[in-house]
Amino acid sequence: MSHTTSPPVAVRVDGLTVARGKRTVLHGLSLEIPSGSITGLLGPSGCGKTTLMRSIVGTQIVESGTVTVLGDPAGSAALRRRVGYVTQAPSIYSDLSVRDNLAYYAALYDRGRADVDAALDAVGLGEYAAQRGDQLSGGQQTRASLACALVGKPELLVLDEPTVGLDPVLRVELWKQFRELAAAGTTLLVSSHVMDEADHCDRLLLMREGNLIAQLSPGELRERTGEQNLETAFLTLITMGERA
Ligand SMILES: Nc1ncnc2c1ncn2[C@@H]1O[C@H](COP(=O)(O)OP(=O)(O)OP(=O)(O)O)[C@@H](O)[C@H]1O
Repeated sequence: MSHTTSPPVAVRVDGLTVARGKRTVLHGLSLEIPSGSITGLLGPSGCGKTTLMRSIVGTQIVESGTVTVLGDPAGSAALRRRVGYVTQAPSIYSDLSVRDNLAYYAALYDRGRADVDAALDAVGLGEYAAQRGDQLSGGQQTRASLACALVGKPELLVLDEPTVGLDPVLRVELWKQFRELAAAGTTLLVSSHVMDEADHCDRLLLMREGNLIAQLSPGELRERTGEQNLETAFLTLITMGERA
């Protein structure tokens, strides 16, 4: 009998190559995202983070390779209710109140009022529930957009730079929220181009120029590079790769 301690895999990507316009922007990526954990997708602007996320949620045409999400091919109809995706640009209805935005998504996902209230609370927008989308600040719109994804209680939550433009207090609260979701079994894939967010993650996918340069935990990144600061460690890893 075999004994395995590895957690189950929520997302498996194998040999993924994607072209956008005339350029190949992902070069044969292979990776795994464990279930019930927070995976950080990190790398400089333009390295392909959004393209990888789009491939996972099934909105990206791929050249070759396979992407399997919760056991089904990415983009399958069966995954629609099981996967939540929050894009970088907030996407809420500007002429609806925050509560009505959430109620709309709750109806789509067969969720109730309690789920709407929980999602409002989670993003700290309770007192803005009656405010229209176009009367929110940029950061509040970002949070409302996130709440729309939370209300469906997806098993996999893909978040493209969810903390950009948020103040430090709110960032900390959101990461706490992500941690609670993961503890309850949700798988989170969160992109960022700031390495100081990496410490909130269980595992890191480090990208550069359309390639995956490492998949490891923050502790392993420190160990491998001998650097405590994760930003420096990432840069050291790149230099080590170039020398190898
Ligand atoms: N619609 C498009 N047509 C052609 N090329 C595109 C398109 N969208 C993105 N690209 C290119 O694909 C590459 C990867 O872009 P992507 O948006 O995935 O990067 P990213 O890592 O998410 O960047 P950022 O952190 O700035 O959001 C970039 O070089 C970009 O110029």
